[in-house]
Amino acid sequence: MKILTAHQTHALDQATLQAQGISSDALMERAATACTTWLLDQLQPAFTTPFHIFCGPGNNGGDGLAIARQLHAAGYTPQVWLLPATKHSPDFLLNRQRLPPQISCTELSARTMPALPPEAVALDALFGTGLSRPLVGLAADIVAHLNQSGATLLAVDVPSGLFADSSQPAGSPVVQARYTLSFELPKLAFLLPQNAGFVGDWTVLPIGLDADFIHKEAVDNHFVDAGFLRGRLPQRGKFSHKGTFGHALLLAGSYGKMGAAVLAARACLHSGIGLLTVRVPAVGYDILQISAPEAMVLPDPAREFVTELPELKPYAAVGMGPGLGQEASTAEVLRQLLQNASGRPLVLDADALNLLATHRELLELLPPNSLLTPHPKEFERLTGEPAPGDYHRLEQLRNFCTQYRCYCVLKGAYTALGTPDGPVYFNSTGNPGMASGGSGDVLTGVLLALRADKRLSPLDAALLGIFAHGRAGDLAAAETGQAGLTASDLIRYIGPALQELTGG
Ligand SMILES: NC(=O)C1=CN([C@@H]2O[C@H](COP(=O)(O)OP(=O)(O)OC[C@H]3O[C@@H](n4cnc5c(N)ncnc54)[C@H](OP(=O)(O)O)[C@@H]3O)[C@@H](O)[C@H]2O)[C@H](O)CC1
Ligand SMILES: [K+]
Repeated sequence: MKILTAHQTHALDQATLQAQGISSDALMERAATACTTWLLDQLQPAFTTPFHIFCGPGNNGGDGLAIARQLHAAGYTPQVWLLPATKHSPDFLLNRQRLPPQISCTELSARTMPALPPEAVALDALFGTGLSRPLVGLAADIVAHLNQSGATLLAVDVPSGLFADSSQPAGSPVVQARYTLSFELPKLAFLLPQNAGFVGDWTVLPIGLDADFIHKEAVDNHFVDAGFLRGRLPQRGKFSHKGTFGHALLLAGSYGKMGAAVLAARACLHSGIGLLTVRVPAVGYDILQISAPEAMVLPDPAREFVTELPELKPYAAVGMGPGLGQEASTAEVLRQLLQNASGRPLVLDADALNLLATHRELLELLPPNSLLTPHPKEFERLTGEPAPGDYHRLEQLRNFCTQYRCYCVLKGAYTALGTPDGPVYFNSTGNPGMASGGSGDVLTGVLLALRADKRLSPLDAALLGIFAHGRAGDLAAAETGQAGLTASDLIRYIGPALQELTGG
């Protein structure tokens, strides 16, 4: 799915009206119907549920008025609260007129803040994508009142006060919604950790906006759901053999951190690799042979760290990083790898990234299309400067990837993949149970296998791997619970997760 800016969303609105020959109030009616249907289906409210609908002066408020009318028609008794304003949108005024007289409709003032019982459902239709500045005065007071009320808060389109696609001054008032019901496509703001407390559980409701416009519009950000990737992993041909899927080399592990090497190796083996050779320090030889018998092991001459790069000729792709440690001799191995990769796809993680950050001249040697998988702290070390906020970090990601012509997986709740040409892809799978040791090592193994598969483009390999890794976490958590989820559980579900994406 594409992620549009607020500006592009308004253009999409207009394109839809033109293409479908409908009036703007008809489109508003669709949006309201989608919200009302969701409310009744998902919350299954009793007829006695006190619905309080807070409406601003624009079309977001218009949506709220239409929802109030629809709830009334369905047998509920919503109460409407209007934010005083000097100008209103035409469709707000039309829906104000259409409001049945039986619905209580009160203009808010500092003296008429409604009492909201805890069982109340409050709809926030104050401001949506038309927000042009931070909220102050009465609007800010209402937001504070809603946030401390204890009522179930449901934001229409965007939690009021939140800018859909740009940062806002720290501490500016924003509704803290339990649910956000947005239209057609997600907003960028929903995907950034700093906004999690405002957006709550968000859902995108289709309202039939013009598909042609969406298809043609160029965007900076994408949201990757199952529909986006289904069928992109080609089936394995009947006559394919282990050579077809590539022979990967993994450099991983050090004394005390062999588990990382085992997890990455096993994940790689479960992700379709044809052959896998693992370079580990000598101390890891038995460990790897026993815990990953499908892999070949090339022990390093040194006992505790990887100090020598094997001959690269046999390998289709190389992964380096999990559990390696940061010895000077290991940094030298990284330098040789970068210099001798000769077009082989590289997947760099963990200590390989830390070594890049401490030996910054190595960054200049990164071969194009390398795939890096930092968590936010490792990414900060790579860029060499902290990010004051999520939007800033996103721009750093874009700049880093265009500068070094690389792919970079910034791991988090909505893992973001930066690409050499600039667009960023946000992943939709995964859960907080995966925020535990070894989860990143598993991702490295999965990505290594997919980068070794010559049938896949670098972009598809990265997107499929990230998505399948998260999906494996979701499948595993259904069995183990989030707290009980371990990296080893993830590995068991990588196969089924990849199978869901296989087709063609
Ligand atoms: N395609 C869709 O997704 C559809 C969306 N719909 C809904 O429409 C809104 C967007 O409506 P819009 O009228 O453009 O914008 P808002 O309702 O968010 O608000 C605009 C008015 O609010 C004023 N404003 C803006 N910021 C502030 C502020 N900080 N304090 C006070 N007033 C503010 C603004 O005034 P300006 O001075 O900035 O001009 C406007 O008066 C979208 O979110 C959906 O809910 C459609 O219903 C269907 C299709
Ligand atoms: K809103």
